[in-house]
Amino acid sequence: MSEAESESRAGREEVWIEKYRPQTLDDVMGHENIVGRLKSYVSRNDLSHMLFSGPAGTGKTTCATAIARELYGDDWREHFLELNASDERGIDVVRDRIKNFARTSFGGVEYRIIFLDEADALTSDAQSALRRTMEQFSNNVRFILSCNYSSQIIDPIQSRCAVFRFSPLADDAVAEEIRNIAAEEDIELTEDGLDALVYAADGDMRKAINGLQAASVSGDTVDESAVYAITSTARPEEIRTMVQSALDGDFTASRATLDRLLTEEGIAGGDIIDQLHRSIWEFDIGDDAAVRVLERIGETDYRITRGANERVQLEAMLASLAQDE
Ligand SMILES: Nc1ncnc2c1ncn2[C@@H]1O[C@H](COP(=O)(O)OP(=O)(O)OP(=O)(O)O)[C@@H](O)[C@H]1O
Repeated sequence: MSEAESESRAGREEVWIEKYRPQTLDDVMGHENIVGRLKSYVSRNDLSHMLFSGPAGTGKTTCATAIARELYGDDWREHFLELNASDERGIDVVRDRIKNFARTSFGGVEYRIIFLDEADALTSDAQSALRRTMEQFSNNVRFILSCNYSSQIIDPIQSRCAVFRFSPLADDAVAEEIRNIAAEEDIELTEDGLDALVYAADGDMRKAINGLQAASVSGDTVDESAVYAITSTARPEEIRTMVQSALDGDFTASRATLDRLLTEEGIAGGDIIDQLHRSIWEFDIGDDAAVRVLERIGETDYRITRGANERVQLEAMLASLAQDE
């Protein structure tokens, strides 16, 4: 495909995560337990306030909109308000919008739904205010709060909500969805390309679908190389080589691999740590070495998230593994 063709193809296409967002609860992949519970709420038309917690791209927003579609049919948007709690305009704006939505008259439905994304971005004080707002309007509004970490949500809100814990999606659920989309879009997806997408996504369906769409822009065939380049993910074998060299006492070789990942492939230090952490038990290094590496990963991750220099921390980690040899 010529450059001009691929550009126009990219421009024409809608965003696949929206195009393929499941419309009904039955279309949601994985989460059988959660979907079963949600369907029984919908069939009784009896929603409680709900808290959806779990990692990004696993279907929290999707389940909330699917519930609204099933309850309200084509008019669902009139009865569903989506807000983001981390909106820079602050909790007051969020509260005003909630009040306006809850107060406006509406025909034919018993209650409307407010979906509040990133609820864990609210301070405890803001959550207390939100709790009062939830109580004030509980006659005609049901809240669905979404967050990554339920531990960041104050107890008085948690105890008023039915809590649903979304886990990272299983690899086979991600693979099935990606295969379906590739078939629908007439993309030739190689087996190693599919494996790479599933690996890079690590249970995040949004990441997998976005990766497929981005990789397909540069050609009709999506293979492993296209996926790793586009998703800024190191190949698992590169991570393995880097750690194995360090464990063998060859710091220079280990550092050279790290350098290639950071500089040539542009992978973020935090992502390298995440990949290392995920794959540690796949290395053939024995339990003792794995425990040592895990300890170092923990320290390095902590320092990087506290703002320390990624390269310095990663090199220090590899150096300490090489020294232990
Ligand atoms: N369980 C799933 N089944 C099918 N598709 C899914 C599923 N989860 C996510 N997706 C796809 O990924 C996209 C993003 O998912 P969604 O918006 O529901 O994520 P989320 O859990 O709300 O994430 P965040 O915490 O970042 O808001 C959806 O548009 C959909 O295409």
